[in-house]
Amino acid sequence: MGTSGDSGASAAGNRSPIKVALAGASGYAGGEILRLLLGHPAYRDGSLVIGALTAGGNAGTTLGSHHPHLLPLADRVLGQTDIETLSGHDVVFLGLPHGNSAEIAEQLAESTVIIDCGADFRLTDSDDWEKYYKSPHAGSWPYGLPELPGGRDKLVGATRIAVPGCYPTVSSLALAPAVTAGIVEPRVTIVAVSGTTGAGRAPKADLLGSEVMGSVRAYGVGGAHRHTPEIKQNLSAIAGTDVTVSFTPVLAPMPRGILATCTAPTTASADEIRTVYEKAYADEPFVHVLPEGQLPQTGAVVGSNAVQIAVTVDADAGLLVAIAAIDNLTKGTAGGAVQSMNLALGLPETDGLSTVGVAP
Ligand SMILES: NC(=O)C1=CN([C@@H]2O[C@H](COP(=O)(O)OP(=O)(O)OC[C@H]3O[C@@H](n4cnc5c(N)ncnc54)[C@H](OP(=O)(O)O)[C@@H]3O)[C@@H](O)[C@H]2O)C=CC1
Ligand SMILES: CC(=O)N[C@@H](CCC(=O)OP(=O)(O)O)C(=O)O
Repeated sequence: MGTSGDSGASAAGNRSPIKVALAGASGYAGGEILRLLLGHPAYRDGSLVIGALTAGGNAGTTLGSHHPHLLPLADRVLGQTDIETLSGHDVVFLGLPHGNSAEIAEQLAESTVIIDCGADFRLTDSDDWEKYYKSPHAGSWPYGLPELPGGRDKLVGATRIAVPGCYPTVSSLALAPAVTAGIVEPRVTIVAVSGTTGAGRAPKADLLGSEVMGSVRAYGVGGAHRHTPEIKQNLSAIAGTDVTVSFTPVLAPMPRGILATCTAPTTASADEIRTVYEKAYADEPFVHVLPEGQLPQTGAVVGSNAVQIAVTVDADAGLLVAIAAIDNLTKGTAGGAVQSMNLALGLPETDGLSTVGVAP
């Protein structure tokens, strides 16, 4: 404990272990990546080691002072987020605020697998990027959502991966089967309720316990939220036509979880739609279409990489209703990142990831 290059056992066999670094280790996404890596079979058998852990202003402090739940790494001292500290690793996770990834990425070796939890390389359209992020576009990387049609192939062997935003993960997966099958009009409405860890750990007055507890509020309404173009990009690509997206995020007084309610005009029956969803996700290890009559809840997916989905039709309104729950920190960030790492490195995709939530 306390040295760089920790592993759960002595290195397996004669092969060099996979060396992983993490920038942004004091943050929520970083902490969750480490929690998952500590339970990963490759870490436990010594074939993956956890190398440099870095932060911004908190460089020089111990990991345990930020994440007391990560006991095996508690004594590790966080380094500076710079190329000297992050180079020499096989995999580098970036859990940094938007706009910090490109400068680091361009200095790391081409062969390093870089998995960016930020938004910097998610969007393909520079105009969209500039409109929503108000800065120059860094480019686009393979998108870390293997469950989208064709998504998995782009990640196998990839050395640059953009992990999706948490709202785009849950909303895209809730709507993808219907959009792919063409059984809804390309006009979707999403209202998604998120826990506060989605907003990161940096202190902000509107995230104080006193402001958040006992109150639920919408924000980023009227197409203003930066995840609108990301969801549109995902759904339009699989629809083969422009999909209009109305997205309203809602902040709820809970630490983790997102519940997204997604609707779109349809003339299909509930049975037809259920058949499409069950077929689309039959072989997906993390996406579960719930039995008829059962609805998703965030409490059932906390700490897991699962996506639980219920689909039905509001026949009176002529709308498909798809409701999905994820843990924003797991499938919505760190779980998606580890799943992407597994695919990139040729490890079993589900390694280190559970579908079993922590409840109640
Ligand atoms: N939270 C979530 O549910 C999701 C987050 N993401 C994305 O993941 C990334 C990390 O998010 P999250 O963990 O929530 O954010 P946090 O604010 O919790 O953590 C940010 C981390 O980045 C470090 N950092 C901040 N500024 C700098 C800097 N200028 N240079 C170096 N390090 C810096 C912080 O270090 P220090 O403690 O020293 O300030 C901290 O370790 C973001 O891009 C976010 O959008 C993506 C999907 C969902
Ligand atoms: C509750 C909350 O504030 N959530 C964040 C989204 C979290 C996420 O997915 O983040 P990135 O796109 O930033 O990576 C928000 O709405 O800005």
